Amino acid sequence: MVRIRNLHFGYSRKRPLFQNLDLTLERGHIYGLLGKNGAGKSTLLKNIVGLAFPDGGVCEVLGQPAAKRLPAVLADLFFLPEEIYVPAVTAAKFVEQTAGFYPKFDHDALAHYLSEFEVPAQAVLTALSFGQQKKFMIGFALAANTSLLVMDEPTNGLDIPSKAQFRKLMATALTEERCLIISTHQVRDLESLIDTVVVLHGQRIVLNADLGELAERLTFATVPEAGPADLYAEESVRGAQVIRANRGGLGGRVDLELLFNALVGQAPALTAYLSQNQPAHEPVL
Ligand SMILES: Nc1ncnc2c1ncn2[C@@H]1O[C@H](COP(=O)(O)OP(=O)(O)OP(=O)(O)O)[C@@H](O)[C@H]1O
Repeated sequence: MVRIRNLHFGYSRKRPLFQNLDLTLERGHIYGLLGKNGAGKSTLLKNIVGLAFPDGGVCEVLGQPAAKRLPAVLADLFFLPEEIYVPAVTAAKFVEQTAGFYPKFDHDALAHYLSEFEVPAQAVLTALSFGQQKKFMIGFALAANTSLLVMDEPTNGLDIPSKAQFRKLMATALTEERCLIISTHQVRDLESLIDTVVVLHGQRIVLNADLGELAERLTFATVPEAGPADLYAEESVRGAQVIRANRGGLGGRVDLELLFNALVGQAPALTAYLSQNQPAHEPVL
């Protein structure tokens, strides 16, 4: 679905943002793209949807170079940017004017999403609150029913019930045919939503891993004191939060926040452990 090899990109030649970046995203998954502020998440998504152009390397979507912005590709991908601007028309008018760009648009699904999000369907979009506008656009994005759906910080501006609703709707929208990518710096928002975690740090992808596999390989615990065998440890008010190798126990919950902190901090033992037995391209650690 998305194939990136050796991507080089920078807004200026002097300060490259990505160097030798590799990433493969497949159908049938919900990916969470994590990175610190300024790591380049939005920029990577823009490269994927053809709104920013690589300085070098390959960035293909649906088998075509993203930068070509071929009509057939654009009809099968939807990008929801972080900042949204809605026109001063009713939701119905917006759908009438825009849905035609997406051949698989599902009007019944849109009605369902808007009702679940409690977005007033008859209102003029600019008269809605920012959160309501965002929920309208999320509903529209899901209903567009494209093979690739890319959402940049979709949970920004959503209240707590809406975040839960968002997770539920995303889960129901996933099919074997679709690939959903969500970027965020709010790691907790992705818990119990994504199946694969992608971490962008230091100009490249440092992790692209299935959460189920991570749960089989790692355990996350809070203990009175960290030990030498721990792969990563972080002090907290309740003791030490540690990541350990899972030596044959049942896979538990992956603490995404702790894992993220470890990967963007100093965790050479964890890095070395995770890079064992991995394919040549990814996960890259
Ligand atoms: N149009 C632009 N021109 C020049 N520099 C840019 C432009 N857009 C982004 N940048 C810079 O590129 C870097 C990455 O920005 P980007 O918005 O991709 O990061 P991000 O990971 O999405 O951050 P955040 O979590 O804060 O949204 C930042 O240093 C930013 O200042």
